[in-house]
Amino acid sequence: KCRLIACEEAWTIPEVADELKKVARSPSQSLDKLLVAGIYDAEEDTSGYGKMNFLQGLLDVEEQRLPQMDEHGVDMHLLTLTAPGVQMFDADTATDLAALSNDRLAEICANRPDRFAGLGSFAPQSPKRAAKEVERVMTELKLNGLVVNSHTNGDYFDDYRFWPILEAAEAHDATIYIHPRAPSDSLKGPLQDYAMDSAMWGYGVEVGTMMLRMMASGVFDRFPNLKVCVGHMGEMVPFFIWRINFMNSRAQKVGRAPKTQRSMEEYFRDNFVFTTSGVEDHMALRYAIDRMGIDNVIWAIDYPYQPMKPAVDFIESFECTEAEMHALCHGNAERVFHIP
Ligand SMILES: COc1cc(C(=O)O)cc(C(=O)O)c1
Ligand SMILES: [Mn+2]
Repeated sequence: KCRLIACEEAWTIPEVADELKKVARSPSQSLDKLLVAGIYDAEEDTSGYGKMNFLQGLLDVEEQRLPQMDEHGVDMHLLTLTAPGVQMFDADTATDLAALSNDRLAEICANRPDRFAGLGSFAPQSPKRAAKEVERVMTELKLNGLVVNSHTNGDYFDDYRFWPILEAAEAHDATIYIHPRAPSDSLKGPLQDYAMDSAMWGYGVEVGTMMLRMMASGVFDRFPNLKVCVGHMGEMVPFFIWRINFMNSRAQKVGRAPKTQRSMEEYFRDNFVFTTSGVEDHMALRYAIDRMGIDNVIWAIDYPYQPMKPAVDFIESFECTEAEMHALCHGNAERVFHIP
C-alpha cells in the first residue's frame, strides 16, 4: 500500500466565498464570472453551469473530505485556495483575504499534520505586499509552497512588476503551483461559448499561455532556482514540447523571441513539475513520464471538482514499476512540497 498524497485539492473559506458572491453580482466582464456565479451565487442558474454543490465541498474539511479520504485510503490532501483565489478583488481586499486564508490553512495543517498540507496564496495585485506574504507563509506559517491562479488583471509573470514575488518564492524554496482560471480578457475571444471558458479548454489555454510567457521571456534565467508546478498533466505542454522547442529556437534565431540561456524543453524539465489532476488517462500519464521524467510527475485528484474514488482507482491501476508508483503517489510530492 502506497502512501497517497493528493496535490491539487481545492478548499475555501466563507469570507472569500462571500467576496466572490459580490463578484458574481458585479459588472465585471471577467470570463471567470460564469463559473463564479455558478458556484457562489447558485440561487439562480446565472452561468449555465447549473447548481453546483462544489461550494459545500470547498468549505468542508472534516465532515465530508476526511471521511472520503479514509474510505479511499488517501493519506493527505495538499490544500489550495480554489480558483480564482483572491485575484478578482481590489488589492487591499485581496491582500487581507490571502493572509486570512493562509492563517486558516495553517490552523488546519497544524491540527492534522498527518492528513493536510497546504499552499499559501498571495495577492499579485500588490506585488511587494505579496512578496512579504510569501516570506510569512514560508517562515512563520511554515506552509508547503504557494498557489496562484494564472493571470491577474490580464498580466502574466513575465511582467517585471511581479518579480519580487518570484524572487521571494525562489529565496524560500517555495514551489508556486500555477492553477488555472478562465482566460484573461485579452485571451477570451472565441472561448466565451460552449463552456470553452472552463476546465474543458480555456483553463489549459490560460495556464499554457502563462507557462510559455515565463519560459520564453527568460524568467528562469533571472530566477534559475524558481520551481513551478502545474496541473492537468502539464496543461498540454508535454505533448507539444517538441514543437514548442523547435519553433521557439527558430524565433530566437530570427529575433522574434528573446535569446535565452536554456531551451524551452530544458526550462520545462528543470523548473517545472506537473500533476495528473483531472486527466485520468493512463496513456497520457505513461507518455508524460517517459517524455519528461518520473521525478516531474505528481498524482492529484482535483477535489471536489473531480470525485475522489475514480482518481484513486486511476493511479492504483496504473501499470508502472514500484519505484514509479512511489514517486507518483508521494515521493515527488514530499520532495517538491517539503512534506515529511
Ligand atoms: C474554480 O472552479 C473550478 C471548476 C472546475 C470544473 O471542473 O468546472 C475545475 C476547477 C479546477 O480544476 O480546480 C476549478
Ligand atoms: Mn484544480
